[in-house]
This record gives sequence, structure tokens and C-alpha cells, in this order.
Amino acid sequence: MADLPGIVIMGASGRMGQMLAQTVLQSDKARLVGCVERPGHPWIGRDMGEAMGSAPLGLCLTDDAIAAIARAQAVIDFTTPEATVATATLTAQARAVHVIGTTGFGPDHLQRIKAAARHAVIVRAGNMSLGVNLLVQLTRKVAAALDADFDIEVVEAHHRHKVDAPSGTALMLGQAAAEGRGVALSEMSERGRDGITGERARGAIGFSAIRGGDIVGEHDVIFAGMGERIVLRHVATDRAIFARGALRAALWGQDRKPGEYDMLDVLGL
Ligand SMILES: NC(=O)C1=CN([C@@H]2O[C@H](COP(=O)(O)OP(=O)(O)OC[C@H]3O[C@@H](n4cnc5c(N)ncnc54)[C@H](OP(=O)(O)O)[C@@H]3O)[C@@H](O)[C@H]2O)C=CC1
Ligand SMILES: O=C(O)C1=N[C@H](C(=O)O)C[C@H](O)C1
Repeated sequence: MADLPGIVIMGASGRMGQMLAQTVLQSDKARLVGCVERPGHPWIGRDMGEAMGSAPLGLCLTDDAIAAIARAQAVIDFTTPEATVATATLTAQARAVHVIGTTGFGPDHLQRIKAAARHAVIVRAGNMSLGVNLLVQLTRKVAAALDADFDIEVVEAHHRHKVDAPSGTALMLGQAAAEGRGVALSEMSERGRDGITGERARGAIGFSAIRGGDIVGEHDVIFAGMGERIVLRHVATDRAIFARGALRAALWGQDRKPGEYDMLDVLGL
């Protein structure tokens, strides 16, 4: 048991944090060695099992990220862009694998993650599920097969608590569509239409976001032509798919060379 890779979860009280804790606890390939929350969080000092409403685990939540990461072979992080960038510095120092599920990064955050990946293995993906990563590859393929007579629209729906848009998944799908088409997403993306927008630009890749209730995550990539339409769809109904993918990434990352990887690398897609 002591030989199994030790996993630390950042943002352990969150929607994904709790799902990750349960997934690691149920696994016979890894052990949970730390649960970290931000300083001042009401769960700090409480037993993680009891805080989640189940049996005690003998593992208390801590705000001491440095001490927790020192015990870890991998850190799984579904938090905020600022928290993740700060953690990337610590995982790089500790040479622990950093699995990043957080979304909503700006260019400066991404630059800092890239710098940390010079020293440690980072696996980062806006969606850790097998299904979405397959959809990414399908999107690339369909976009490569069709010309700009087919308008590409990415439509996503998430729960009311989500703070970023477009979702990380929508951006992955848009990026795959742009690559399939051989264009730069930054030049072709159309977001936030409102009012008199004018006609759709030929070749644009559009993004729309729906927020409501408890929707776990739904993504459509629409290729709309004249007289026909192709729709590629993924519907997530359980956050366990993301947690399973993240744990798989943490195990895959052991003994790899430092660098920034994604779930396509992990899944071999
Ligand atoms: N890649 C993927 O497959 C998936 C990615 N996500 C992404 O994961 C992220 C989290 O989502 P979700 O779990 O729903 O969000 P939550 O808000 O439920 O969880 C985030 C947690 O991180 C905590 N946190 C904030 N700052 C710190 C810090 N400095 N140190 C430690 N913990 C901190 C928050 O605490 P507090 O609330 O007190 O601030 C909260 O408990 C989002 O970016 C989301 O888009 C989600 C699902 C799948
Ligand atoms: O915030 C979420 O919940 C999710 N975020 C990820 C994203 O931004 O795409 C992945 C998943 O869709 C759930």
C-alpha cells in the first residue's frame, strides 16, 4: 500500500474535489495522502471523510499546500486559474506530477504553467473524460473533411455555478475544429453575439453558452450546411468521468519526462 503513488487533491471540498477524493479512495492503484483547501476555508482541520458526510478517514484538510505536496507523487487540481498557477510552482519544486483540470486560464496563466512544465510533468485538459477526448478527435476529422460551406458552431451547457465561458471543453473542441480546417482559432472565433451582429462571417467558429440548474456538462459541435447538418454531441451525466480521467492521468504521469501533456497523450488517442 505504501508503494502506491500518493495523491494530493487541491480544492478538496469542491464539486470535483469531493468526487476526486472518492475516486482515489476507491482505487487500488493510488492512495490519498492530502486534501488541501484555501486558507480560511471552514473545512480546514476537519477530517475529510466526516466533512463529506461519511466515515472518518484519519486525514484532515489542510491549508499547508507545501507540506502536503512534499508527501505526494501527484497533485490533482480542479480549482481556479490563480490557485492552479501558484500550485504549479510548488509541484515543479517538488517534482510531483500536476494534473490540471481547472479551466478559464488567460494567456499569462498558460505561460506560467508552461514554465513550470520545464521541471515537472503537467497533464492539463479542459475535459478529462474519455468521451470528450474522442469527440475532440472526431471534430478535427469532420472539420478537415468539410469546407467553409459548413458553418461550425460549438454550443455548451453547464450548471448555474460555473464561472467561465466558453467552457474549457468548448475551447478544446473549437481548437480541434480550427486545426482540422487549417486556420487559427484566435482569428476565426465568434463569441457573445447580441444585437445587430451582421451576417455570420464565412469560416467563423461560433461559441454559445447556456448556464442553468445542475447540468453537469453538455457539448454540441454543429456543422451546418445548406440542406443538411451534422451534430457531434457529448453529454456528461456524472462527474465521476472527469475524476477517473484525472486519476488515470496522475498514474500515467509517473516516471515521464517533464513537459506539458494532455489527455490525448494519456489516452493514446
Ligand atoms: N477538466 C475537467 O474535466 C473538468 C474541469 N472542471 C473545472 O474544475 C474547476 C473546479 O470546478 P468545481 O469543482 O465545479 O468548482 P468548485 O468551486 O466546486 O471547487 C473549486 C474548489 O477550489 C477551492 N479553492 C479555491 N482557491 C483555492 C486555493 N488557493 N487552494 C486550494 N483550494 C482552493 C475552492 O474553495 P472556495 O469555494 O472556498 O473558494 C473550491 O472548494 C473549474 O475550473 C471547472 O471548470 C470541472 C469539471 C471537469
Ligand atoms: O465547470 C464544470 O463543471 C466543467 N468544466 C469543464 C469545462 O469547462 O469544460 C469540463 C466539464 O464540462 C465540467
